[in-house]
Amino acid sequence: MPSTDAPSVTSTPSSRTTATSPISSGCASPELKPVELTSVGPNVGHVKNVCFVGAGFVGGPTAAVIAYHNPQIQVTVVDLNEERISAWNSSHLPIHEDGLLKVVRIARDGTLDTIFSLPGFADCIHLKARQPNLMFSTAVVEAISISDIIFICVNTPTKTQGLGSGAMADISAIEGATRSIAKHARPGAIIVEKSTVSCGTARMIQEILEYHRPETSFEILSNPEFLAEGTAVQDLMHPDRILIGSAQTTPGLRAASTLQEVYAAWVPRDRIVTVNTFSSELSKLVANAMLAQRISSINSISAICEGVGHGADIGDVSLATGKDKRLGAKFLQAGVGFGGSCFEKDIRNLAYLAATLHLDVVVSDLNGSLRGKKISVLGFAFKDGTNDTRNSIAVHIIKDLANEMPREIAIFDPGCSPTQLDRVKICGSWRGAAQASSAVCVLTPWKQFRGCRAAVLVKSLNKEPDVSATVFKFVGKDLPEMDILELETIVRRSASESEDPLGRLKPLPSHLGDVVDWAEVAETMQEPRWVFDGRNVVDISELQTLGFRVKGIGKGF
Ligand SMILES: NC(=O)C1=CN([C@@H]2O[C@H](COP(=O)(O)OP(=O)(O)OC[C@H]3O[C@@H](n4cnc5c(N)ncnc54)[C@H](O)[C@@H]3O)[C@@H](O)[C@H]2O)C=CC1
Ligand SMILES: O=C(O)[C@H]1O[C@H](OP(=O)(O)OP(=O)(O)OC[C@H]2O[C@@H](n3ccc(=O)[nH]c3=O)[C@H](O)[C@@H]2O)[C@H](O)[C@@H](O)[C@@H]1O
Repeated sequence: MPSTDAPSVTSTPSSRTTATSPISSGCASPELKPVELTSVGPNVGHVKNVCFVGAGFVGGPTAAVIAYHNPQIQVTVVDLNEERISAWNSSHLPIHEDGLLKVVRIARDGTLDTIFSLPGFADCIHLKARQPNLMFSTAVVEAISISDIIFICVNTPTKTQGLGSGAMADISAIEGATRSIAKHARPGAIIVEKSTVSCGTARMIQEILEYHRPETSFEILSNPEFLAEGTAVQDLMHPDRILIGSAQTTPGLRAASTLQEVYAAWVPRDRIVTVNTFSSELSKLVANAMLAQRISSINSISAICEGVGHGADIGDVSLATGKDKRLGAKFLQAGVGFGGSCFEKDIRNLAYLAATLHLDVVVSDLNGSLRGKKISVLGFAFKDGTNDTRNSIAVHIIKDLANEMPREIAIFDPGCSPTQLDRVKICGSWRGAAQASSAVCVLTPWKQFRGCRAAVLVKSLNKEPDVSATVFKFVGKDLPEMDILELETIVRRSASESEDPLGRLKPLPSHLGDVVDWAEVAETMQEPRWVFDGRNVVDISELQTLGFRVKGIGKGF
């Protein structure tokens, strides 16, 4: 079983204790790092009271770890369930997680002033006593009313009746908790949605708050939890990431900074990811869906192993597949299926969200018809750097576009040679493709499609690579290609992602090196000048400035 980082307080036979001494100011985490918060407001550093609504699998352990690492903050966990709360106040916690009791005991009960010596060391080590800073209670209203940050950690099971039954998350417990918060939270309190919810729930919380407290504005943050049961303390102590979603306004960013500071007591700064509220809510569902997808995939492979008879072993297949760093070894353990309280409900929730959004292809942006219009397609190969068009997604999309009977579809790909097809013209340059078209679809992520501004940036970086003393050893020698590769790697670190950081390559034939000049494209295109960027290649704001309407993939704004 994994161990935790909770420090030992009575570690040697020679230890002795006193029961006095003020609260210890330092925290014992080995990962404690100073964090420079790019603060956007004055709130940072003023968190005194925090409360967790919901003392379940998430609320209890998360509150305990936050309290453990932030001895200066009073953390109260409240629940309507008296039995659960009294268990949290006992030595038989309601949740069994490795290392949890120790963390709870340190934060809930405090520690003794301890002095001890280690064999071979002359000096004694003094661990100052810690005052309790973790409380479990049923006094929901009292805890809410004094808190600077309120975490909502209540249950969100799948609905079993009515609209969305069997798919949609039942957020009645969130609504109940929010109503209590709306009535009793102090002005300025930050509300944190930790429960797993569907996209837009933070907005609903906001609306409930506005209804009950129209005169007060509250910031709502999304801060989903990624711990797994069985390794909860380990996961909380060493999270892969802490995700904080906020409104992208000054008060929203300030609230995110405040919460960031709480986690920064033990989580390295580069693991705290801040995004907007919707992205955060959606990321949680997506993470669970992807993990479950891996298990489903490996489970179906295990059926193949059984089918092919002697010799194929799913354990070997998992091991060999997981060695690929792009895939990784985790969540490739085949079995009879996944269980637990989360995967199924969160996948259903995500599927429900997708179904209710009616995600259709966007011919609608050209008034629902392509008749009489010219459509440009930049990219035909299945990926950049190749002329391979086998099963290229562009082929399918162009077929769909052709069914809409446009006047012409003009395709340009720097890797493919020009040919003429029925109503589809393969052009030798981006200029010919874009001329007089109503919309440009970018379907292959060639660097040339990024536009001149990006190309200029790469070139200027190439001119001044930061080649310091490390390259001295290469000077004055006839270098073999392996050394040149090494040199390129060193230089590339300071020269962005250029394929030719040393500038060794002879220029490519002009059509391959020709970078799309979007300003020129804007002049030659027709209204409404749509750019559908299917590869997130272009600089959206640059193109918008040039008068294009731009849609990227997966950008909900
Ligand atoms: N269990 C897990 O491993 C993980 C769960 N999550 C998510 O976290 C959320 C909570 O999950 P669990 O902790 O497992 O649920 P849980 O059912 O163990 O705990 C929820 C607690 O909230 C309490 N509660 C409900 N309404 C309340 C109210 N108005 N005031 C005070 N207390 C109230 C309930 O009495 C219950 O004790 C869910 O959205 C879940 O999807 C996220 C990551 C991991
Ligand atoms: O949102 C949640 O509630 C949590 O859901 C899962 O955590 P959990 O369900 O507690 O436990 P897992 O370790 O993910 O196991 C879930 C199920 O998948 C199965 N599993 C897991 C891994 C694997 O390789 N194979 C496999 O069959 C397990 O046996 C179990 O039945 C996720 O792992 C957490 O990151 C997430 O926070």
